[in-house]
Amino acid sequence: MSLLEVKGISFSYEKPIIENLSFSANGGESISIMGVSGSGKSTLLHILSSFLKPQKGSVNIFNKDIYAIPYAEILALRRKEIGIIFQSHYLFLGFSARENLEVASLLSEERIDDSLLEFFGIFENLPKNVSALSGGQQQRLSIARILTKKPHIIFADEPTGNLDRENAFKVMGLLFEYIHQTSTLLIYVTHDPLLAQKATRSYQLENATLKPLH
Ligand SMILES: Nc1ncnc2c1ncn2[C@@H]1O[C@H](COP(=O)(O)OP(=O)(O)OP(=O)(O)O)[C@@H](O)[C@H]1O
Repeated sequence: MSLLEVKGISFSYEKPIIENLSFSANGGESISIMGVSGSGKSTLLHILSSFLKPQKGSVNIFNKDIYAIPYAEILALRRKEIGIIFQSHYLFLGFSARENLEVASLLSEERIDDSLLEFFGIFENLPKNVSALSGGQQQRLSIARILTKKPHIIFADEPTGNLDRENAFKVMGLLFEYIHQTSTLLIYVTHDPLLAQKATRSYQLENATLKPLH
């Protein structure tokens, strides 16, 4: 049984975005998705992460078709099993770093893990207001907030798109190490070919399908 199994999904707006796509992935893998602007990368992530039902096919997480289960189960999946990282950090401004982590901890019923915060280099920043943190620190906090939930799958849409290259590689390096240690599955969209190459599998979204890059 694969952690994520995508079977023959198709989705169109005015034109086809995804056509008859199938693949599966397991914990510990990292999958990068590249593609020109408008090719459908964000749409694909929305489909895989339970937010947009495909017009054909199924998305299975832990052997459950996520578009066929009751809504309460989808909510539980989003709260505990799936983590989504965006280009913008979406932290609660005006609150401290610790308060931001506490929200994730309450929702997922998981404890805040101090060693994770040490690992991401943000432990000393916990009492600080989010707006007093640098861009890199904010994004590391935002990722630590997602990881506080201990999700099994992380979807990331250009997670380091707002950071300079040095910070982007530092943050992604931490994320790769984390998923390797915890057997988490990471699926991320990037425009940076060097960041894409760091994945265990790389794809280009083109003509409504995923073409393997390596
Ligand atoms: N809600 C919507 N209604 C109609 N068309 C949409 C909608 N959302 C996206 N699209 C169209 O679907 C296509 C794919 O959009 P999507 O945002 O998935 O592309 P992308 O590859 O993530 O682009 P980018 O790299 O610019 O973020 C685009 O042509 C977009 O205009």
